[in-house]
Amino acid sequence: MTEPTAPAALRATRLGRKFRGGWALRDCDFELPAGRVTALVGPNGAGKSTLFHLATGLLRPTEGGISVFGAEPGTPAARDRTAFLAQDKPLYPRFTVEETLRFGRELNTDFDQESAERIVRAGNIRPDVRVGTLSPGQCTRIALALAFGKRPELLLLDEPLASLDPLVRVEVMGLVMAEVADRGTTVVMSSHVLSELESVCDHVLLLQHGAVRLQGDTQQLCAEHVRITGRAEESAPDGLPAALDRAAVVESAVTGRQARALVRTSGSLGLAEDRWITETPSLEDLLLAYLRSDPARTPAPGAPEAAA
Ligand SMILES: Nc1ncnc2c1ncn2[C@@H]1O[C@H](COP(=O)(O)OP(=O)(O)OP(=O)(O)O)[C@@H](O)[C@H]1O
Repeated sequence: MTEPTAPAALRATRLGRKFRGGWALRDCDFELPAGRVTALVGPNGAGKSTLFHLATGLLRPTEGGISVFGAEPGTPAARDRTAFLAQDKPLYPRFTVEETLRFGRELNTDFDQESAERIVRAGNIRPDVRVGTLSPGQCTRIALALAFGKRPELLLLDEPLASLDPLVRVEVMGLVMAEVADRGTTVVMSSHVLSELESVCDHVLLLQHGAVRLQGDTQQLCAEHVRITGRAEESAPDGLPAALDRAAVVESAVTGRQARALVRTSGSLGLAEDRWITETPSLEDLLLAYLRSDPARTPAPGAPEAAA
């Protein structure tokens, strides 16, 4: 029996945003499923923060559109269901921690004061200290407490792990997982720490140069790719076997006498098993391969596997 399709938490159609310097996002089509944890990844300047700002109504699209559970970002229908942890964590420095949480409660009728206080207490932050005296990591904790306290259906986290020490990063990931498990919250989280995303994210949206490079269920995407390693073919400039001539090679490299490649495939590549090792890539390996490769030379997922 096929499962009913969950409604999209975020849906973008031909989404574009232009600044004075040019397009930050252009022609973006994607659907982020509800109840899942999506990793939003891409190099610096790829358009991740711009996307968050469009999803929260802080920016308006120049072209196309984006919706939150079917509603226009920034409208009460979308705003009430969304919490956003921005990269620069805009908090009032003169407020104490206690006053900051009270402010959150006053702005949100269903504010979960207990959860917010628990997150603050776990960081050993005194309620009477001014926010302006806290470290960047401690400010992240306060901003997270406000975001979680809102009990949103959609939690947008722009680089929540930046500035956190390793133990707190693990704790934050645990908080996100608990929120998803307990309340079915949809989470979209951007991060450059690819190794830490694999255990929490089950969906991915990879942006590059303002365009969607890769999107989908993480397990499915990994299963649709193969990492091959073997002795480089001397007769081939790229070191790869002739069997891959018409395959969708995402990236390849020759180091000494060894050749490695990441290939998108839906079936067997027909490689000699005694010469080539084939493995399913990890999410980190997959994402790094796409980030390193040239989008213009890599077939888009969904395109025919081999050039005609
Ligand atoms: N307010 C703005 N005015 C002008 N240009 C902007 C503005 N905001 C973003 N940009 C440009 O849009 C592009 C995308 O920026 P954005 O901050 O969305 O990238 P990002 O993927 O979040 O990067 P990072 O990983 O460094 O945070 C960049 O070229 C940036 O300079």
